[in-house]
Amino acid sequence: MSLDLQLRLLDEPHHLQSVLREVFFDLFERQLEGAIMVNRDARVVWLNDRYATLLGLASPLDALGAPIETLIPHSRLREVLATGEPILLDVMDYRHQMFVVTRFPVKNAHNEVIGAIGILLYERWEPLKPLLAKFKLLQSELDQARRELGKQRRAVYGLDDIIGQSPACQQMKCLAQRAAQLDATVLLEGETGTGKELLAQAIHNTSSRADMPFVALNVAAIPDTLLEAELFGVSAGAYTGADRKGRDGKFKLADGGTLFLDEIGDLSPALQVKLLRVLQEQEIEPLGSNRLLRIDVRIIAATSHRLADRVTAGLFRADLFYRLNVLLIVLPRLCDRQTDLPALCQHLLQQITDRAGLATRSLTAGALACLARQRWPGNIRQLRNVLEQACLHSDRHRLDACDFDQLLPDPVAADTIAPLQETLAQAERQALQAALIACGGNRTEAAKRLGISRATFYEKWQRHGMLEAQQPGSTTWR
Ligand SMILES: Nc1ncnc2c1ncn2[C@@H]1O[C@H](COP(=O)(O)OP(=O)(O)OP(=O)(O)O)[C@@H](O)[C@H]1O
Repeated sequence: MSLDLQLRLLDEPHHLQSVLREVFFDLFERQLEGAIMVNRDARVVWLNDRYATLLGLASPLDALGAPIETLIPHSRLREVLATGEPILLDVMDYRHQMFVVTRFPVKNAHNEVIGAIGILLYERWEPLKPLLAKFKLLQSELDQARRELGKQRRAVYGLDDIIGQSPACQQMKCLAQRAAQLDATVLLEGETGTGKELLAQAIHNTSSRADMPFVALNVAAIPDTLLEAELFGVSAGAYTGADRKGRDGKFKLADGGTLFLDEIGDLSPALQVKLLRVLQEQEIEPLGSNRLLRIDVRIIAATSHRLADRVTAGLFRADLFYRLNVLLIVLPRLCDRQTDLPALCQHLLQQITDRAGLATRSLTAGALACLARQRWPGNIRQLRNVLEQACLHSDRHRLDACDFDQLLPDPVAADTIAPLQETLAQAERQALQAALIACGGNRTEAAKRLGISRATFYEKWQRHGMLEAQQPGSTTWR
């Protein structure tokens, strides 16, 4: 303490408060590795020279007015501002270096939070060394566990696994190759079972993110109330019960890699807004936290509806659609790539028999012709199911047309001429089934796509005596 300061302390006790402030300020300024202050909007109002140097700034003045996260992405000063509570001891990661930090609020005479101070206690502080060493060990164990988990979240398929040489298939693969080279958001549009997830995996595996996780989530399969937590995660303490320790969401799990969002058209309006924000900011806010986490995730979204139609119908936000529709790949229906059928059958039969430990199977020309006459509303997944059932039901090495008699949803003999009324009824039945499958079991949507009312849809559905419990993708409908 300077002589001048000592004298002022002795002579003028009423100056005590301002002198103490000077002392503390001096301490912050010179003694601490780093000290930074923000106002109530979390914008920097002061920082000492050392912190400025650490942040790579020529002068502390360069930081003034900047939102704290633009300088220190993992800062929790905003949390201190929001809660008014200090965070007395914490470990902060800054550019892969660990710092022990302490943060506390600054309050006015009315006990209102008017700012917050963050202090950096660098690791050269001897007493903190054991704590830091322990933290580093835990952190490296956690990183190791994450890497292991990442390996389990690998995409298994590549572009070579996409079978087919038809022009439609080649065009699809060509676009997928381009999508893999760019890091842009991709939108996959195709009926159920056309191979959207397979293509998403192949794009990921061909991209520069191939060594990072591939995480898939079917948006339509999770109730709205749970979906937000599933996507963005839950912060520790946000809930009681199972989630009280906090949980990473799919975005965090996919960090550095690819997140495949299937049936994106079914996303609720509220979550559409949140997803749009994530795409714009590349930041997520876990539930129950007011902290934004930076993430680096490539989104591949998929839909079995035409997403543009949903925008027109007011069901999907146009701004989100444009964000997703950067690179659109439309997957052809199986019936639009008939020439791929033999190669696809051979590939799928090999896959089926390998997995089930069965002897190799092939198809006779008659069987192939019979399969080629089908409309395949469930596309390749339906074809795979039919082939699998045929393998299980028959011992023949070369499966013949008769092996599929009982399995095909609607065996159409090309040479059978039926009364017109019956043919029309059959066509109507198939149209209802195909629409329902294409709409993921949503009858209102199916009716809309067919251009009829929901009531008419029901009436026709019942008149044809179609099964109540029919599932999209199932091969056992009538
Ligand atoms: N071109 C292809 N070559 C080989 N197998 C394929 C091809 N396309 C799809 N498959 C197979 O068809 C099945 C369905 O594919 P996938 O799950 O990717 O379809 P999808 O379009 O995502 O379906 P849904 O919309 O119902 O989720 C999988 O078993 C997949 O391996």
